[in-house]
Amino acid sequence: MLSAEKVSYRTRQVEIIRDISLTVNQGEFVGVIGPNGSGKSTLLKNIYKMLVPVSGDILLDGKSLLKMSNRQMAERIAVVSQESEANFDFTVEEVVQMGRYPRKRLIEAANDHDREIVCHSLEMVGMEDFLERSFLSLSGGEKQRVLIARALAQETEMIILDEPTNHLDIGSQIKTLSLLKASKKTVLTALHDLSLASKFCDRIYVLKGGQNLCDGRPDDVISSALVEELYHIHADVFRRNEKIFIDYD
Ligand SMILES: Nc1ncnc2c1ncn2[C@@H]1O[C@H](COP(=O)(O)OP(=O)(O)OP(=O)(O)O)[C@@H](O)[C@H]1O
Repeated sequence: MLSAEKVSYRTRQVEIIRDISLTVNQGEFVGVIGPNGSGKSTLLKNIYKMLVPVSGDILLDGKSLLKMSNRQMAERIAVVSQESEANFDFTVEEVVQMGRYPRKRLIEAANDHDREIVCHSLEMVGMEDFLERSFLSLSGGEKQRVLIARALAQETEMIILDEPTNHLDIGSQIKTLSLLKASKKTVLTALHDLSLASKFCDRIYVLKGGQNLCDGRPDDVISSALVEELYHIHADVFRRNEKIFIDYD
């Protein structure tokens, strides 16, 4: 189980998130939603150690993640961040192969097993025909799918994703979230789309102004009032057959 305990982060000038606590149980699919600038990426970066909280702690099975080495963390948690990756001209195969590094010794070459996993991961995101293409030549959505394949190739029990559906067309959004769900991995992901969040997440955390506004099952949390409070727009939220439908005015 992963938990963030009263995590705060600030720069010298400004407080960005304050006292956010969150838990992700094994096998759960947990979403973080909230308007632009509400602190979703900052929270995730504090969790996956790209930033160091000014107070609070991140625990993985009760042990502080902040005290683990990056390699130890990478054996347990794969990350798909929003930062644009690799400005060097790697092939798609090489980028996905990087997901295998935490499983290898220093300068140990990829073996047949690694190559099999790389190919299988690319198949899972429908990018198997791009193996030899230059990563930099891909479209935004293709790059995103390759980075998700790299996270899958890491064979971790948990994946943290920052807006994984960015750049993806609606078909790829559904396919990507479905494959993450079907993988039975523990997933923590920032999402913007409330319909997708309600369809895929077991629980969601709602951020506003760098604080946790509320959390719970999507069905209990997503409402017209919440949409109004977060985004200052009106929406009707319907529930039918345990599904949520959102009609924005
Ligand atoms: N290094 C920094 N210095 C100053 N402000 C920062 C810094 N990093 C982030 N911020 C600000 O903190 C706020 C939260 O940013 P963050 O990227 O976490 O939001 P977000 O919820 O992920 O937004 P989005 O939905 O637009 O991706 C924003 O207002 C951002 O401008």
